[in-house]
Amino acid sequence: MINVTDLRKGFEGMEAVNGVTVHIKKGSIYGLLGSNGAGKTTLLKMLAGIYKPSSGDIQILGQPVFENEDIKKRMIFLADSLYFYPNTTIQQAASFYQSVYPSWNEGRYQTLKQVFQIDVTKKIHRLSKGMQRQVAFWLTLSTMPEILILDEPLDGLDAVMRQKIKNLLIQDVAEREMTILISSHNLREVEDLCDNVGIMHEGKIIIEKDLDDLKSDVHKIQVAFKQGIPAEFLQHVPVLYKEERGSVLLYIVRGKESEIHDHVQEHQPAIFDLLPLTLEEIFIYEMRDVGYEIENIIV
Ligand SMILES: Nc1ncnc2c1ncn2[C@@H]1O[C@H](COP(=O)(O)OP(=O)(O)OP(=O)(O)O)[C@@H](O)[C@H]1O
Repeated sequence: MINVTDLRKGFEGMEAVNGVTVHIKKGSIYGLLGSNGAGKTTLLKMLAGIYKPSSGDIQILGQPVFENEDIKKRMIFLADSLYFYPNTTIQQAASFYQSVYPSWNEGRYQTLKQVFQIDVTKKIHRLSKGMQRQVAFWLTLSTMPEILILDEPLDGLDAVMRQKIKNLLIQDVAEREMTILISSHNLREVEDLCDNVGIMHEGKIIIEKDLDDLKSDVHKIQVAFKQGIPAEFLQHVPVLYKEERGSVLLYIVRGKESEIHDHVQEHQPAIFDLLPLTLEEIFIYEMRDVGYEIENIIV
């Protein structure tokens, strides 16, 4: 569905996107995470056909996207900052979308009135920031896109509206296999929406995995020994983080749960807990592993 190979984009002597390869399957929800300035928006803008790559290849629905009208009619990019023509009402914007997108579904637009409940004669630029975002989703979902590219999509929406929109997105994925690429700093949001995750740092994708695999690959261990830490403890296990809390040791380790469990048990600990991590914790420790220190994140 979306195939990106060795993609690069440079600005003024720096590589904002530096050799990215990503494959996104039809009907999946792919979460693009990363540090500030990692290159996420630049990557999304190339996928949306707004930026021309410096080099590399993008194939969407089997075609290149740049200056490709056919693909752009089947896909919508919702940017982090929205733009609407000044003085346009919701109804006028809907008519405009209807004229541009052949897949516009008037029935869906009318049905979604009950979800968004904003007077269609209102001028969009006079609405609040959150209401403008609701209008953007209302119009977007009425075009029945095959691919949806979202940059920080739920910013400014209240909790109830965020849940409603998430449900609508999941419904479109389940019912008609819409594909979603979503970039967000809100990892909890991504956690219950996405099935695949890619983490970007300094222009590169440093990890790309099925979210369930990612979660089953990193674990938190709390362990204590009666007579000090055994010499060979965790010697062959990749440790992402280690902390001593009195006599209890906290480790973040990578590997299969059963293997880690057996390894720790071999050393007969006095206390042993093996806990799953949230996506937020995985993100922080993986970023730390590539030199983006936790201290930098919270200071
Ligand atoms: N139009 C541009 N001209 C020059 N430099 C740019 C341009 N757009 C982005 N950059 C630079 O490219 C790098 C990546 O920016 P980008 O907006 O893609 O990051 P991001 O991952 O979306 O960041 P954030 O999470 O902070 O939104 C940054 O160093 C930024 O300054």
